Amino acid sequence: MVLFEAVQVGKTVGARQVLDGLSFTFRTGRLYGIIGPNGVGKSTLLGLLSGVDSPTSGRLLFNGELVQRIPRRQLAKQMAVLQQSGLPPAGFTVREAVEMGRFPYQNWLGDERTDAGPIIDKAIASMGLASLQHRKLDQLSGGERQRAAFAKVIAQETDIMLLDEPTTHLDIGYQIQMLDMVKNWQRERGRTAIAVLHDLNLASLYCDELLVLHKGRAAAFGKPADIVTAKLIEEVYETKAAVVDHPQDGSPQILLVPDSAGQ
Ligand SMILES: Nc1ncnc2c1ncn2[C@@H]1O[C@H](COP(=O)(O)OP(=O)(O)OP(=O)(O)O)[C@@H](O)[C@H]1O
Repeated sequence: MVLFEAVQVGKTVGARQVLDGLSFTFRTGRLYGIIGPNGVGKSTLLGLLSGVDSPTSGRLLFNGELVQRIPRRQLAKQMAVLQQSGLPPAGFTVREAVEMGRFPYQNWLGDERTDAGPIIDKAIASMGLASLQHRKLDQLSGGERQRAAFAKVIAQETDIMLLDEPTTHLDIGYQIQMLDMVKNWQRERGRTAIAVLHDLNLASLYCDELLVLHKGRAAAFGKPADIVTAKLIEEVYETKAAVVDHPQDGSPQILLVPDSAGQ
């Protein structure tokens, strides 16, 4: 089923035309990666998809409706956004942070019609945080904080998750742990995840399809094995690369080739 449809989307930020005639379709039940060089407009696009911002030209449809016409609270019941700093200030406990994932279901007093307790318990348990739930966020390790942020998003009970550079500042162990969590969450019920990723190798390993942004448009869009080539990397990132197959699953993996190599 078509979830998002972008038709000739343009977005001006400040004086710059960041996106310019961008068209693509995202379907349900997949993990998408949005990739491209610094400043190309990846976060800008995520802002449009989440409804935080509107296109300056073209159309962006969510389930056939213009995203900017859908009330924010309604969108928040359908999509969760995992930001790089997705947790409240350090004074809160893990459980309090996870409870904040319920905001789309609460009235202005912060009350919810149904008892969210079991939903919070389940989200905390699914991330293995039960024994840490009363601990303050600033007393957690990086990996535990990351799991707490993910539990908050799980508690939001959406079928779509948007993630902005979820692996930045994580070591390789935590990077894999993070993307495994995303993949499992996505696969579990045929949900949809859309992640801005900088690491092309991780993107190729985990994503069903990649949208490669370049000069305001899609330079390529499709399965990693079909689109990730040395030519594409050179064109988009202006750097030399060799592409090899991953020994385990055959996904394209990039080896960088410095200009000084072999000299
Ligand atoms: N508030 C702003 N005012 C003016 N220009 C902005 C503003 N926010 C972002 N930009 C510009 O918009 C462009 C796109 O930014 P965006 O953050 O979407 O890129 P990105 O691909 O996510 O970058 P990165 O990989 O560095 O995170 C950049 O050129 C940036 O400088």
